[in-house]
Amino acid sequence: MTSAHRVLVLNSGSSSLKYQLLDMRDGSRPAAGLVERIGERVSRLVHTAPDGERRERTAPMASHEAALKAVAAELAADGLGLDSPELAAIGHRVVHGGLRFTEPTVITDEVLAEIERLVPVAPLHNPANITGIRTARALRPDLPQVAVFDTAFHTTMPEYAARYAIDTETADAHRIRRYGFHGTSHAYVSREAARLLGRDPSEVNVIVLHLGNGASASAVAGGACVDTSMGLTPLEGLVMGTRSGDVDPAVTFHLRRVAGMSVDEVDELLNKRSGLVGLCGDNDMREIRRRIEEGDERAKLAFDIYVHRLKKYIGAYIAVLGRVDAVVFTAGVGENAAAVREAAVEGLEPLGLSVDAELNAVRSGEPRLISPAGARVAVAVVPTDEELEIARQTYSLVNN
Ligand SMILES: Nc1ncnc2c1ncn2[C@@H]1O[C@H](COP(=O)(O)OP(=O)(O)O)[C@@H](O)[C@H]1O
Ligand SMILES: CC(=O)OP(=O)(O)O
Ligand SMILES: [Mg+2]
Repeated sequence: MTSAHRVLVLNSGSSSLKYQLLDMRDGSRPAAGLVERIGERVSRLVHTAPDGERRERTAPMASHEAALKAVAAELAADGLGLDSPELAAIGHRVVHGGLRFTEPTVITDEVLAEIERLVPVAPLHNPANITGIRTARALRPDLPQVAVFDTAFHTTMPEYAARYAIDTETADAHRIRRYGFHGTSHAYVSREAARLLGRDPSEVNVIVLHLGNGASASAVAGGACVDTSMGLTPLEGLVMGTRSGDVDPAVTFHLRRVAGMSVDEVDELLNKRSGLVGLCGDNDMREIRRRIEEGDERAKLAFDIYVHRLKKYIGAYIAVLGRVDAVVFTAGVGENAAAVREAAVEGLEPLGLSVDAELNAVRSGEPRLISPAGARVAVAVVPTDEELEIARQTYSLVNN
């Protein structure tokens, strides 16, 4: 048995870097943290040390490279630096793996080049992932680095769910199809939901609603994804914090022809200035709920649009799955916003869906049922843990 038993998990977002150090022997997490506002005038690093102490630093960090170097310094200050012999591997969340990466993959120059080729279909995410990988490899060239892809879990989608109804030659020439994202979360949460029901994942059909800043729904039948709401890029589907989700594609032609916007401006509008923030100026569900309590109509309309879209996807995936055993809420909004959960299933009693107000109001970090006893379809909250899932997959790959 090797003494290397820790995995560092890196999740590089467009302007953030989240990290966790996991001990695969005892399941503990000796250190974790987050760098926010990378590339802005002042970035902020919040680090939680092994003794639970929280250290906060603000400094300009122009890139994910600077952010990761600052994180490495924090870890080193706790005796957990990247040079530690106890570190077995680094696991990277990579958002777009295209069709090629269906499994966690040890990163080589060639793998990195392929991830780079996918930048046009994940412009917000893959560049940050690549910088994280490059910097980590430079800091520890001898250490195995593993990419765990958001798209991997969705590669089981049947062709009729994955293909857009556009000219086949054009679509194939440009690899245009629905890939789906947040797969690590959908995989983990659907499995944990089966466990909560006391059943084997192969026996249950679940709808997973991953509602974070980015948001997506998936239909999972017997452990395999059969449909998901995100598509070629993480823009399709649900209303998100800053992304529009589904719109008529002609909106983009209209913005170009009539509003005179460039492609980049339309891209920026739909990805960064739409969704909840575009509708009401706030993308944080806590703030939106607070404004609604104060009678703010714009916040209320934004909330209603968000929930309406969610409800449409729940209905669609009930139809796709035929039999549904559970509808499961996860990620920042799904785990914390009881009002969203309540509103999303309101009126769906004829489909067997409802929540118990008391159970729904419980605040807890544990997986839990929120539907009334004896309900035909279970409604549940299952906290996601992408870091644990990435660490497990990384560790198992480097130990084989
Ligand atoms: N207590 C809460 N009540 C309602 N919404 C919350 C709460 N805590 C977090 N959120 C929502 O969760 C979002 C972040 O979700 P998270 O899954 O952490 O996002 P990401 O991983 O995409 O950055 C916030 O923007 C906010 O809308
Ligand atoms: C793919 C995606 O939308 O990721 P995130 O929610 O981290 O932005
Ligand atoms: Mg997330």
